[in-house]
Amino acid sequence: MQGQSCMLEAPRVVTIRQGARNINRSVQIMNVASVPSTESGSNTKSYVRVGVLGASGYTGSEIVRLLALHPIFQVTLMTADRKAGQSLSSVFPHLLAQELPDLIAINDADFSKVDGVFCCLPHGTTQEIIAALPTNLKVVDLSADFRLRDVNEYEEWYHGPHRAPHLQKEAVYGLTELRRDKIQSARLVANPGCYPTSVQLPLVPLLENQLIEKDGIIIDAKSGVSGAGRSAKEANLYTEIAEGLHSYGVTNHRHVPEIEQGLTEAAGSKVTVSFTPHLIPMSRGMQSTIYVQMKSGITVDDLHWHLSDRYKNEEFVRILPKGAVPHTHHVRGSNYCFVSVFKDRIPGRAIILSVIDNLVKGASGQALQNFNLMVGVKEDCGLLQQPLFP
Ligand SMILES: NC(=O)C1=CN([C@@H]2O[C@H](COP(=O)(O)OP(=O)(O)OC[C@H]3O[C@@H](n4cnc5c(N)ncnc54)[C@H](OP(=O)(O)O)[C@@H]3O)[C@@H](O)[C@H]2O)C=CC1
Ligand SMILES: CC(=O)N[C@@H](CCC(=O)OP(=O)(O)O)C(=O)O
Repeated sequence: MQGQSCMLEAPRVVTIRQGARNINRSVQIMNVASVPSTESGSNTKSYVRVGVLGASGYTGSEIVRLLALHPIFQVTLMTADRKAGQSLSSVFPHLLAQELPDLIAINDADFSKVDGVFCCLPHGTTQEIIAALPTNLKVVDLSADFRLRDVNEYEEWYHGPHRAPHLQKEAVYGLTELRRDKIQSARLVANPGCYPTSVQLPLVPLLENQLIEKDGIIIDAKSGVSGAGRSAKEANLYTEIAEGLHSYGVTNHRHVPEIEQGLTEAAGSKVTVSFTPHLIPMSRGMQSTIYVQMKSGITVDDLHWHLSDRYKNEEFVRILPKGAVPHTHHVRGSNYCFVSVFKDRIPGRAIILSVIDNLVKGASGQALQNFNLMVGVKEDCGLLQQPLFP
């Protein structure tokens, strides 16, 4: 996949309407025969109409930002709660350049006018909203509502009843590089959490290949504050965050069952992890520092070789050269995950560093990667922006 554009073989020219403008692009859409014509009698059609539920939040607006460069998807519906009735550019002036519909309340949305939705709503509120959507829509849900296969586990960790358990069975967990086949044919994708993305990308291949012990995995993770969303919270005030650092969710963060679910599947038997997240004074970015015990006879070079081999054809997961230290700035604003592996001073142990942008590979970028797959366009469409450094 590396270095390829959105264009597939045997392209055809379609005219894509973006706001008031028609733009000719050479594209091939493989899987969208059911997309209805939106301009009868004209020679223009063949874009996919997408809705963004929760566009006035951080992940919703990040999807709109990424879609500005997407050749096939056009935002035709955006919803908000408190901000309903406003234009998106009045909420987020950095998105002024795009021509977009106004934000409306979900209850006023006409879902016959979209082909798919990104659901960027708080977990807990999402289940009933997705359950009420027309079943022909493709849905990528960024909340945690459909990530855990066991409904009882969801109810335990999220402290409430699940209101759409039938959809829990249908939902495909959307860790793109590791579940591509299932995502391609899914109608509903549960986009992974940011911490679980940064942890599972390096650990799943190592557990699957029995290179590391499943016991004693320690994850020390740090996130920028945008991970907590845009709504005002006392704990996220500048005065609480700046010039300091603190852990939270010690021993009981709700990403524990999500991480353990993925690692258990990879290892073939129950994995229990130590996971401690921290909030650090930056807006976006995340690092997971992971301490693992290697299997007897396995070296750090083996881990490095296997990860490099597993991801050698992947655009967005990069295993760094030995000794290189990733920085959140290396992935800022991009869909990349940078991983490096070090030999620990304690014999037999290794240290794995994994960095992502929580809003892109940890949320909206991976959501777009999944939606591309579900619709049948090239997976990296709209996602090849290079990181913003520093
Ligand atoms: N931030 C991150 O890094 C990540 C977030 N996620 C998940 O993505 C989802 C969205 O997160 P994020 O964008 O950060 O959250 P924000 O708080 O920034 O945005 C939430 C959005 O949902 C809308 N909303 C809130 N309550 C309701 C409601 N009852 N009915 C309808 N709309 C509502 C808000 O509208 P308004 O502002 O108008 O009130 C806003 O548009 C969450 O489930 C989160 O867990 C996943 C991975 C990473
Ligand atoms: C800094 C911060 O508060 N981060 C969020 C995680 C955001 C995310 O990826 O996850 P969800 O989709 O599961 O909400 C938290 O710790 O709850």
